[in-house]
Amino acid sequence: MAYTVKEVFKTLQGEGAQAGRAAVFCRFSGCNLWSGREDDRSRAICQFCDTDFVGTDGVGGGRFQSAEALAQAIEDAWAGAGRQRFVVFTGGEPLLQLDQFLIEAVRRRGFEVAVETNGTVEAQPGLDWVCVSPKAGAPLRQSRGNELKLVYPQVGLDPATVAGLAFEHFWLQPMDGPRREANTVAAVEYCLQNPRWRLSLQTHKLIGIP
Ligand SMILES: C[S@@+](CC[C@H](N)C(=O)[O-])C[C@H]1O[C@@H](n2cnc3c(N)ncnc32)[C@H](O)[C@@H]1O
Ligand SMILES: Nc1nc2[nH]cc(C(=O)O)c2c(=O)[nH]1
Ligand code: SF4
Ligand SMILES: [Mg+2]
Repeated sequence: MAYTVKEVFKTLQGEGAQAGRAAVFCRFSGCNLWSGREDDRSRAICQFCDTDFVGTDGVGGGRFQSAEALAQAIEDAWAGAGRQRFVVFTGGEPLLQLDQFLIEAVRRRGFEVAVETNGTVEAQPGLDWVCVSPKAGAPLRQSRGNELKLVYPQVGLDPATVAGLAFEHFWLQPMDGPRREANTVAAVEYCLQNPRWRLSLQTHKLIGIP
């Protein structure tokens, strides 16, 4: 199985319950809810994406011909420091490409394995951390996991409709873009009124790291 990867880089997880933790991010190319082309954004199911996941031209990106080759690139990006290895598979939509071979290859190298998914594809077994970020108008097929991170607000996705699902943590993450400040105020207000929900800020953007 070959993998198409936009970028592989080490940074701190910026969001959710693992925020602040060193991680290698493996960002797969491609998504099932948007082509990634700006011309298509207004017709996409997911229209607010903050990420370039098109092609393979990012730092450490490329087409990897095997799970071993990609796992080796992830280990190289971690660069030493043996303990507490952590990889976050994201995208684009990672569950379109992440398979058992790759999960096992990084686990053999001592990594805890996390995924950031839109929840439209069921996750493989063997993941240590599943973050689902549901999208209005898209089917939710992965409806359990460690954290549910709802980008807020989304027309057609009331947090109350997913608050009963089987997750340990429920986050509202203000939608970045032209209305970020107003969205942050609205998310704070929602969390004050609905204490099951906590605020997730994109802390990497606040401090200017990837
Ligand atoms: C770029 S997505 C990739 C993973 C997967 N496709 C997904 O949507 O969960 C990574 C995370 O960023 C969030 N995100 C994307 N655009 C955002 C925005 N404009 N503001 C806040 N969070 C955003 C997503 O909801 C998701 O939690
Ligand atoms: N630092 C950092 N943390 C992140 N958490 C989720 C991200 C993503 O794009 O999936 C992300 C990202 O792009 N950068
Ligand atoms: S589902 Fe995720 S990667 Fe795809 S367009 Fe939406 S935020 Fe971006
Ligand atoms: Mg991001």
